Amino acid sequence: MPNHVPHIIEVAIPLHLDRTFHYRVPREMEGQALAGRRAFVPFGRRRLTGYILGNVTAPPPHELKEIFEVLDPEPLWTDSELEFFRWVASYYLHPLGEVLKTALPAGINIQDRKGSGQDDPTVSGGKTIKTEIVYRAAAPCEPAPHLGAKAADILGVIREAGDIPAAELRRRFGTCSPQLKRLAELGLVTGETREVYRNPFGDDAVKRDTPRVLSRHQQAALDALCAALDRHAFAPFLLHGVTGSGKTEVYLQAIAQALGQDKNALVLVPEISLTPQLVQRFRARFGHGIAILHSGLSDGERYDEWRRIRRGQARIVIGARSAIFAPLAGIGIIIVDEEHEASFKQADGLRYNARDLALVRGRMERAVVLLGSATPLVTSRYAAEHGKLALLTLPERVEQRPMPTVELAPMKGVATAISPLLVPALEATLAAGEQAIIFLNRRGFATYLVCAECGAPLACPNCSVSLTYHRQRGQSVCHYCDYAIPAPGICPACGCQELKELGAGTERLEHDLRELVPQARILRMDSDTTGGKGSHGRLLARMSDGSADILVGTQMIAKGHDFPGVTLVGVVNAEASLAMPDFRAAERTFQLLSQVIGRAGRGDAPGRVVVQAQSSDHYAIQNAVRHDSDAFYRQELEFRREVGYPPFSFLACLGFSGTAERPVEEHAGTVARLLTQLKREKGLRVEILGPAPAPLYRLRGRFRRQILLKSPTRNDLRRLIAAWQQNRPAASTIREYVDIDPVDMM
Ligand SMILES: Nc1ncnc2c1ncn2[C@@H]1O[C@H](COP(=O)(O)OP(=O)(O)OP(=O)(O)O)[C@@H](O)[C@H]1O
Ligand SMILES: [Zn+2]
Ligand SMILES: [Zn+2]
Repeated sequence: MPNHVPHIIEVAIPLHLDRTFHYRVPREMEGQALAGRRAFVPFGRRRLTGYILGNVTAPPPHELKEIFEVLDPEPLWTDSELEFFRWVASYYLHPLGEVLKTALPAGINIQDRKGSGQDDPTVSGGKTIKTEIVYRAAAPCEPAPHLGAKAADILGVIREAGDIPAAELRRRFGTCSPQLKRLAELGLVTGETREVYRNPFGDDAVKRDTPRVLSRHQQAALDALCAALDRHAFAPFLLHGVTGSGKTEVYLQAIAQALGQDKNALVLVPEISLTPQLVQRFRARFGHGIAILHSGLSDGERYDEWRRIRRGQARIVIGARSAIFAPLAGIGIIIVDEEHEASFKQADGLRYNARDLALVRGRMERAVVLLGSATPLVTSRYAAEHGKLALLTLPERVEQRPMPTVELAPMKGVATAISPLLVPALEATLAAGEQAIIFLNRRGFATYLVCAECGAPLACPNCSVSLTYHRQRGQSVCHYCDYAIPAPGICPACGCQELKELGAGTERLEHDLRELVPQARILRMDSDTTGGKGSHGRLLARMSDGSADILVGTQMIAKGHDFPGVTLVGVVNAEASLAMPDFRAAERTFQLLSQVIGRAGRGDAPGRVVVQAQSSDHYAIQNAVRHDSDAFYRQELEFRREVGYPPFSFLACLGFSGTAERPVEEHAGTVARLLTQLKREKGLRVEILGPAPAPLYRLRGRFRRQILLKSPTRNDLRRLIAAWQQNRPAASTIREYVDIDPVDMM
């Protein structure tokens, strides 16, 4: 072909660069270098994996480098997914290449190779795809020719099974290749290679169930959702249902409706490994067309699930926040369960919020989006009041079960960790053969050691936090950087050997409970007891099957669990979370307490709750105790209005960190001055707060400063940050990040 037009492609690179790059495609790769695939490309002195966005028609202004290799035979994303990724990149002011890297499963990513790796051009592939050989009976009607006894048995088994993996045959018959070979030669069976999907459920079978007859309120909610599904248009809902009101049943039946329309369903949950029960309920209702995606999966398992979804082999995807990027086509409904949970927000890298993105993706897919919670975000209720979300309410528990009765146990002057009010309640519960949950509110609060001599707490040398004392491990540990020293140890400040325990951890609580109610079978659930894969599930199963009486734990036991046998809940340190350095502290406390209180009395017997607090006047505690979320909402909204926080403003946080304190401080100061200047020049309505040390002012050895930006309009906020990004002063040793709609500003 004379006058060959060079084939040029646009490639996104997963680096912190605000632009994409052009490359030339060598002639032999023309058919492969298509949009949606990855390419291995030269970049400066490095070789990187880039993402091909499409062809470029304009001739290049200068000589372009050639790509080395195309890495994928098939596209990894569709046009509509790319549109979503572009939206994410622009909203979070984050490079598109980084967004693609975050959105695609880790299993496919080959390693970046730095310049020195040039002698070794082989590309280490992504996760290998596992295969197996499956045998299938062929020509089943013909009379069997003469076969040996073993071959005949094997044939019988294959015929009965329809198809069966070779491994299964070997398990039953021992070596059987000669027989299988002969059966195949005779045309009686065929063997084919098939991909194995690692099954993250394991092999445990579930009992199937059927839809329940809905309560009046559930039915009204479902009717509204079905009507919206019939319209095939974007329709966002907030489902506000008290604890135990049967929100999950509404999800299940709305999904069934979507499946019936040949649409698929995406379900986001805060942390799936904490809620094996929810997955079980979905499996019981829908069987096997379910894929799950969450951080507990190995890269291989995750990649398997991703491929199943991409091929249309899963109709329902359940996952933690990253599942918002699942390659699911034809989405009819997106459900965000426990929409108030902070874990929908990613805390580093691309700081996206999956709850917010559910609304964006839902709009693009013309889907129904259902945000469900017993304690919705203040901002969600506000959006519902202003018609941005349609409100569905479930004001009562199913089957007219009452909300639990709640008592406050004042702890002022009480020396023990467990209130004298709680002990007889525990005894009565055990005597009745019922179960209890003891919840320790430990946000920003744990057991630690202080020096009996000089009073200094044992602190992490890298982070500005005290070390948590773990009696069982015999260590004091930093929960941010994993620094650990043998405990109790000696005081680093004065060398004194006497260190004493402060605060009440779950271990301490368990220990005290064993003394107070020795007859009880006690389970403890916290980061110490749930290290291994599936350990949550095993612990929770012991509550479900009644082989434990008391479950002791922190945040992780507060959420979503449905144990009908639990009639008593004790809350230790109810007010601890009010002290968080965050304007959402009251909201978090109200949510946490309401959720824990809601674990009691979900079965036939009514529930009782004892809330222990040093001081209980705060409206977050008072309203949680009264089950009054409306009163809490009104009061909290007033507070937000006064201080000008969301929903009355939009926030962004700029973060800076470095290993030396002074340069970080100076750099943050320079940025703040630049922002002030840009804001004036452009006439933007943005309040610039700080720079201030972050609440965790030192983390993993890095000093941290933050600037908080606050504005009545999103647009001004984004324009200011974009202007800063274009005029950014060079800061080679200092790391910077942008956090749009920050959730945890620690
Ligand atoms: N219509 C119904 N009739 C009878 N039982 C029901 C009905 N709907 C749900 N249930 C049962 O009620 C219990 C509570 O339901 P579910 O766990 O869905 O509540 P929830 O609203 O999600 O609660 P939470 O927000 O506290 O997690 C479950 O055991 C569920 O099986
Ligand atoms: Zn000391
Ligand atoms: Zn540390």
